[in-house]
Amino acid sequence: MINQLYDTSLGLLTDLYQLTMAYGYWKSGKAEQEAVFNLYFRRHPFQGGFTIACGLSSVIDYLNEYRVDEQDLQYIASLTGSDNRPLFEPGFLQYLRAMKLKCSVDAIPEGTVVFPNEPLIRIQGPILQCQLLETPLLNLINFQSLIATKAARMRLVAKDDTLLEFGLRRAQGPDGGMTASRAAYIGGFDATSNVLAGKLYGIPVKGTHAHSWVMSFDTEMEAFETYARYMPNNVTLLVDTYDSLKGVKHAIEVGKQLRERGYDLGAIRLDSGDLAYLSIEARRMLDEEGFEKTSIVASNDLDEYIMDSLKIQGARINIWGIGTKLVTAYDQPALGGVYKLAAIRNETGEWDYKLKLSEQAIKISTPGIQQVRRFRDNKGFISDMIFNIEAPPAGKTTMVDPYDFTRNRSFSETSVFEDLLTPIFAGGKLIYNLPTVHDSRERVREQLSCFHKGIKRFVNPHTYPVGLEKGLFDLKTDLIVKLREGD
Ligand SMILES: Nc1ncnc2c1ncn2[C@@H]1O[C@H](COP(=O)(O)OP(=O)(O)OP(=O)(O)O)[C@@H](O)[C@H]1O
Ligand SMILES: O=P(O)(O)OC[C@H]1O[C@H](OP(=O)(O)OP(=O)(O)O)[C@H](O)[C@@H]1O
Ligand SMILES: O=C(O)c1cccnc1
Repeated sequence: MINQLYDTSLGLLTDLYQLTMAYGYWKSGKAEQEAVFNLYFRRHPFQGGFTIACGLSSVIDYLNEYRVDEQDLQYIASLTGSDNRPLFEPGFLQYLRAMKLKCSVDAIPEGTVVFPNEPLIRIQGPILQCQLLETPLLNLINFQSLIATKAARMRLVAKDDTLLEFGLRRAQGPDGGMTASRAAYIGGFDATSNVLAGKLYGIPVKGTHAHSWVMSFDTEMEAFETYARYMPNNVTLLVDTYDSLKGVKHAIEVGKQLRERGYDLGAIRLDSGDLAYLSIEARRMLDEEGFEKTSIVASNDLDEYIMDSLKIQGARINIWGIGTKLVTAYDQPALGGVYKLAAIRNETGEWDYKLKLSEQAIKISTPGIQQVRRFRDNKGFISDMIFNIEAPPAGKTTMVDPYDFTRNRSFSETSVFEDLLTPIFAGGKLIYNLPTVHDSRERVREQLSCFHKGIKRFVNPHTYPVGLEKGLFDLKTDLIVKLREGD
């Protein structure tokens, strides 16, 4: 996928400090020491109550195609320190040249609803390799999960209306645009105006026409007639270049001509003014002339809040064209996903569990080889429990709220659950059947339907319970105490 966009190896798509640490691991004989890292985020974006996991398919592509090629090595060899001498010894370059990824990766499938502190990806392998992958994995998961979440919020408001993504022109560069088109589709959009995304990702493409088309003719009527003459099977007319309601009248005239030729007026598009008032008026005018099936598209700096407001005002829009505020995640342009070391194998073959301390409880990482268990009852999902697969829960299980240990829940042997992290790579070999972009989109729909509506509201959403299995909670607490007592 992204490899199709860049005809270059992406081995250097990482931060320099990953390379300097890799060098340090290699020099100190630690390069092959087995480690486990988790990729997770700490807070939902948009002050929401859920996040959609997205980007795994790009991660798989990235890992499958991973290479550090001769040009990359030449570049690394050219890097120098403060004394102008090379940063890296030739032996390290030789090591990178021969390196084959042999990490095992478990991940939560694309399209799954996820919550803070749950590992979306768990990677296990030589510490040097895990370290080099931190930056690209975060880059691929953070942005796509952010956009898929934004899109899913818009889908919740749109209900059964059609959602079109129009963002390419306002996106953060070509990759921002391409990636956003894919993530928006997974999150619940129906189509994109981005033709390359359509070609590469198999997403439906759709579009209308711009004001320039209308402006290039002497009259709006002539512009509409010409468009309809040459593309009678794809007629959506943008009516607001001069006066939206006069534009609707002209569109209806063209609609009548189309009917004489055996076609129909597909839709009109409103792109300025009061979209509630204009859509209600346009609907009335279209219906009065027998164009009940003609759709009304609206665009113009829309987001989920304006859509919601327009619906409350009774707007008669049934197709929404959304660009800027979707593809740039305008109100929160980054998801703060992080990648933390959780365990490292010691000389005796045992795991040493690791955590990062912080004054803020939310920033203390969780040790262990983690899995996420999602419990459900007959109404849907009820809570998620993170546990250490080295000490899996058996029988009756207690889950502790990591920020308030007086709050806990118990699950019996008969509780129904699924474990979310799925094996993707085993020792560097892909063992996962990649779902299509359509499957992942469907998964978002299914998943959201299984959660209580409280987590889906935009204002003060309900906090879905996510806790640590009691054994893991105790392990974490003991480690915190030990580290705080140490020097
Ligand atoms: N009825 C409405 N309720 C809430 N928001 C609306 C309504 N109608 C339009 N909007 C939104 O209000 C904003 C209006 O933007 P703006 O002030 O640029 O007006 P405009 O109609 O685009 O003006 P222009 O004619 O200069 O293009 C847009 O984000 C639009 O989606
Ligand atoms: O508002 P957004 O959510 O970002 O959606 C994309 C916008 O891009 C187009 O406007 P633009 O003025 O660029 O071109 P146009 O002449 O086709 O309207 C389109 O008309 C939308 O208003
Ligand atoms: O097809 C459209 O109407 C379109 C495409 C991109 C941006 N704005 C609108």
